[in-house]
Amino acid sequence: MADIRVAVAGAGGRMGAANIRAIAATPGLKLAAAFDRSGSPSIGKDATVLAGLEASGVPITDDVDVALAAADAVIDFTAPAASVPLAEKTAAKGLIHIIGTTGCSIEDDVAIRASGAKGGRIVKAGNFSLGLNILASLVKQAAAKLAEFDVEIIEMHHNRKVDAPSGTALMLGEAAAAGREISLADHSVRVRDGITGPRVAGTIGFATLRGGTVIGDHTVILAGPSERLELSHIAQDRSLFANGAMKALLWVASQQPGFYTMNDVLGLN
Ligand SMILES: NC(=O)C1=CN([C@@H]2O[C@H](COP(=O)(O)OP(=O)(O)OC[C@H]3O[C@@H](n4cnc5c(N)ncnc54)[C@H](OP(=O)(O)O)[C@@H]3O)[C@@H](O)[C@H]2O)C=CC1
Ligand SMILES: O=C(O)C1=N[C@H](C(=O)O)C[C@H](O)C1
Repeated sequence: MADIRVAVAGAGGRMGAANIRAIAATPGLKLAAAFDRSGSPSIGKDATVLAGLEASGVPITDDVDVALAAADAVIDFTAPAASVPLAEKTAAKGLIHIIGTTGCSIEDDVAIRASGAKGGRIVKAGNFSLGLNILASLVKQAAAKLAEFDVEIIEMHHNRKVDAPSGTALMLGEAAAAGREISLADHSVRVRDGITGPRVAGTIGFATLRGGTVIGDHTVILAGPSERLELSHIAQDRSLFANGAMKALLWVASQQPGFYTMNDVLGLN
């Protein structure tokens, strides 16, 4: 079978480079195009050279349509303002679209899911690592069994990250909420400041730390009377997320069009 031709969105970014290296290391995939925001200093550069590999002759373009015309699949770790319109385009062309972008609003997520219903073959996840997705299953189970315990989620990331709480922290919050059969939107406390009053029972709290080059640390604390359970995940290299994205791409290539998550890819539903 011919290799799947992959276009990388945000090719000049941290995850863009990690995804380009992962494509080069994955049998069955071939880098076909790379694109980034118009005006990005990466435009015109050789995509694989920018990612630290040998030259491939694939330049980074700012013409999305030219990039998509050369591809069967798109790997997109960019920003909501890029991923939402891109999902419309990939759906219209029947392309695979792997979305790692975080910071999406409820409306953004509704629009992306709608693209999945219009012929797109989309996998979207706040975190593509295997360990983190297993952690989310454990959190769901613990939150259900320890129904009276207070749930707090702490995350730390590098100082370039632009969204908070992280997509992963929100995923873990959704897992805890699912375990309790409640809606996260109605129970989350995303910021505390000043005289807040005592903790409201049944809420799910978030705390965000930013600094240095931390790739992604997450801890879910379940605090009960006289005991505390802490479930943690530490990402040590961005290749972790990129390898998960490749796994998702290869999996969704044999699925019907639709919207999927890593739970579907990993059979965790
Ligand atoms: N799901 C997962 O497993 C993971 C998700 N992420 C998420 O991936 C995203 C990217 O992270 P990271 O690579 O660190 O970020 P970077 O800022 O390094 O890269 C983002 C890239 O996307 C481009 N971009 C940003 N906004 C737009 C836009 N509106 N239109 C077109 N291109 C745009 C940027 O261009 P420019 O530099 O010019 O702005 C840049 O090249 C984030 O949302 C992050 O949270 C990260 C790691 C793992
Ligand atoms: O921006 C990042 O770097 C990361 N973003 C994702 C998130 O928001 O959870 C995943 C990972 O933790 C790294």
